[in-house]
Amino acid sequence: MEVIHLAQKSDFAPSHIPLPSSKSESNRVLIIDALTEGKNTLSNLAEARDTQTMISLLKKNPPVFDVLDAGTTMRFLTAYAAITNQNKVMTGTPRMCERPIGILVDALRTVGAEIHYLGAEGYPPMAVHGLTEQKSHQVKIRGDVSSQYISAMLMIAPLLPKGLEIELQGKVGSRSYIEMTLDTMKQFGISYSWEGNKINIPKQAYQPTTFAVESDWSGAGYWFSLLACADSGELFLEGLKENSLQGDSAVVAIMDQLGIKSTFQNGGVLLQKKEVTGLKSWDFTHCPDLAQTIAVTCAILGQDAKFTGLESLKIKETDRIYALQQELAKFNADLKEIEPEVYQVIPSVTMPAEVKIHTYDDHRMAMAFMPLLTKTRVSIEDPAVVNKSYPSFWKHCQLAGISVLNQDI
Ligand SMILES: O=C(O)C1=C[C@@H](OP(=O)(O)O)[C@@H](O)[C@H](O)C1
Ligand SMILES: C=C(OP(=O)(O)O)C(=O)O
Repeated sequence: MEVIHLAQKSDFAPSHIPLPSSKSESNRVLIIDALTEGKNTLSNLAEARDTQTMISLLKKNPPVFDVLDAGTTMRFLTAYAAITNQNKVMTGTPRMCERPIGILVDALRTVGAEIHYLGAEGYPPMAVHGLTEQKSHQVKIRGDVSSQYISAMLMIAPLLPKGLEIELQGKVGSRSYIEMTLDTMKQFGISYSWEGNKINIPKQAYQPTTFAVESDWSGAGYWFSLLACADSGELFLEGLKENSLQGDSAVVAIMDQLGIKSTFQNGGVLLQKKEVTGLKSWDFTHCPDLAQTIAVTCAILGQDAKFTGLESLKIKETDRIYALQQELAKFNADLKEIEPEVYQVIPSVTMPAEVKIHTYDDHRMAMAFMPLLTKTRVSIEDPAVVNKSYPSFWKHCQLAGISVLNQDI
């Protein structure tokens, strides 16, 4: 297995990090663009493999939509294939075929789509046979498994002859991603109402527009973490907006408690070190992709912390709770479940001279553990795993002055 070696370093001269574009925003505008027959002007689309897979599948339109390990690509294209009345086999990596999709399939079947499972019930692969007649204009979708099912239904809703009312049931996780979907749709001329637990979208046409995708706040988190763990330095993250559609911009407030001052200026955000303050207790229900970043930061910084809202982590690219526990243990830290669904970060007290991180086919495992280089020598297995969301990650490490060895970049 290929491994990347990161030399120990704790002082960082001021540098600029360009950042990738958001794959979440990109994959939404690509679906909307496909539904408006490509009359839009889209810019700054992500280099992320998840987005490039979406672009290639929409362009080549093969009979089998193999999304690899991209959750949004799987969920959004399943709804897209149904509303555009196409026969498609939806599949992906072995892990993708373990990630549930039954809630979306049930919602699509309720509105009239014909979908068959080709393997286990409730999981890809499936055969989508399209949607010829709308059977219902109302669906109930539970909100505690993945918001991507809701986003997928929302984006096709304006094209349904009778429109759609979605009733969200139970706890709603990743709510910021639902808001991102609706906000994006609004920018393409869609009107909707969201009252209580009901979202209503009348039948209407998407209006062609010009849309520039923002820089990725989830990717930005790794740089906040690096500086928080470093002894000194300053980083400028390019292209980030203060009022972002992305819920992971919550990293600013979290990192403010972990010793990072953020100043928005000149098309980006300046990160500077300040003292660590406040009680460390965070709920990741609406920003689950930040959990690994913050857990590793606390473990490295010696900060005890309480984490809740981690329920969805077990069904992402890997079981992220298990993966974190295994890798934190390598430097004597832990993410311990102290009561059901409440976790405590047990920070590291002794640091080995070298730590080798296994990445579990999960881009966020590779990137979240990078800041460990501020305390010890780190090797990271399967470095190309970052391509899912942030292909230029190791190049950007070099821009920050990190010595990256044994990798063709
Ligand atoms: O809609 C999106 O773009 C995403 C929603 C979240 O997933 P869940 O809704 O499954 O938590 C997030 O973890 C994922 O990286 C991207
Ligand atoms: C969970 C993620 O992505 P997805 O669900 O789209 O595969 C992620 O990028 O962390």
